Amino acid sequence: MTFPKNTPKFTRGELNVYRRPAEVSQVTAALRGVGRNVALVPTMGALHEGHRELIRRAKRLPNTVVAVSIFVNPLQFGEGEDFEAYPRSLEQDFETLRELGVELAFVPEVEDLYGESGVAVTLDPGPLGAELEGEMRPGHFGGMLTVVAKLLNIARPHYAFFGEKDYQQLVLVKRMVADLNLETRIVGVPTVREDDGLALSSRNAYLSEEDRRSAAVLSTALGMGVNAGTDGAEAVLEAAHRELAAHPEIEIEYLELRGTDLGPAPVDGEARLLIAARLGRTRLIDNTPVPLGAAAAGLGDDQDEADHDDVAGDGRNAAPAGTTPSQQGY
Ligand SMILES: Nc1ncnc2c1ncn2[C@@H]1O[C@H](COP(=O)(O)OP(=O)(O)OP(=O)(O)O)[C@@H](O)[C@H]1O
Ligand SMILES: CC(C)(CO)[C@@H](O)C(=O)[O-]
Ligand code: BAL
Repeated sequence: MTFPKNTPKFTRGELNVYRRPAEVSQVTAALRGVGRNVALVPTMGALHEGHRELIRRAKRLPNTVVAVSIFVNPLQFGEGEDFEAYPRSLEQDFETLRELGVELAFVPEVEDLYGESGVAVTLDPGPLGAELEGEMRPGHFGGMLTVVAKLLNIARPHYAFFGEKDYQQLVLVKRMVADLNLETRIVGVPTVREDDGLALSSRNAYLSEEDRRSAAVLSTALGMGVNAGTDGAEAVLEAAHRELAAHPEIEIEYLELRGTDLGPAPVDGEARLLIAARLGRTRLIDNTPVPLGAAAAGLGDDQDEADHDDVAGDGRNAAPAGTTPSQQGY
């Protein structure tokens, strides 16, 4: 099978770079037409091991072209945030994509996605969009969902991969896909960490040497919370706060225990502990799953486990190899 006439050039096995949305739409439509699946990994570039893990998971899907978008989206940055300073390293990112065998990179300029006059219609993330990160960064999730919806409409991927490091983002993207009847299957990928536990993030590059040494305390505090899970929600928060209290250089913005959908935490079962904090001029976020009560003692309902996504993961609950998304009923 061949591509329709006038499809932009696409060379199998090489990195094909496109700037214009229409090119990506045409190429991905042609790829779907010849029976290949498309997996999208949306990023803001400055690629690190966390992004690599998302890409590696996507690459494990059979018969799938992995598309990585690199776009620092102005719509999700508030006034006074780091849009201008955000690390950009496009040439190095292309090297990473080549090394990982990515076949499609989408690298639009702002005007390619938003036109000369910008967008008038944007998405409303609903009540959760004003909590946690949304309370600290008003407008952030509306801007994030708007660009993710555009990327999904442009590439029409069968799958899109997002990191659990930005857990609220992952929950909101899944909710958008459900609420707007989009067809992409959203896959969450566990957080990749440095040896001392610090979650990898492009913004770690802002940390001074001294702040970098303190930054691991965020994940240590989350770990202390997890250890207290058998004693319930209050004990989890107390344990995490106790660890953080020994580090006055860390200014906590929020530390909250929620349900896995970011509603109220259950008394017994899996919850999520989320933190945002400032260290000098750097703002960091992190989160972890926390089994509570009997679930923490290993007496939980096995069904909880089966509910997790594990497409292209470590095999647990994974899609059968060699099947296509439509065969799997996605
Ligand atoms: N440590 C990580 N582990 C797993 N996924 C990650 C990690 N860091 C980022 N990601 C995921 O990579 C995707 C692109 O994220 P992005 O390009 O914003 O990088 P980032 O490191 O999160 O940058 P920053 O936090 O500074 O905005 C998102 O889905 C994000 O959740
Ligand atoms: C999903 C995303 C690429 C949208 O701009 C961004 O929020 C990110 O990198 O997490
Ligand atoms: N990685 C989340 C995107 C942002 O902070 O804007």
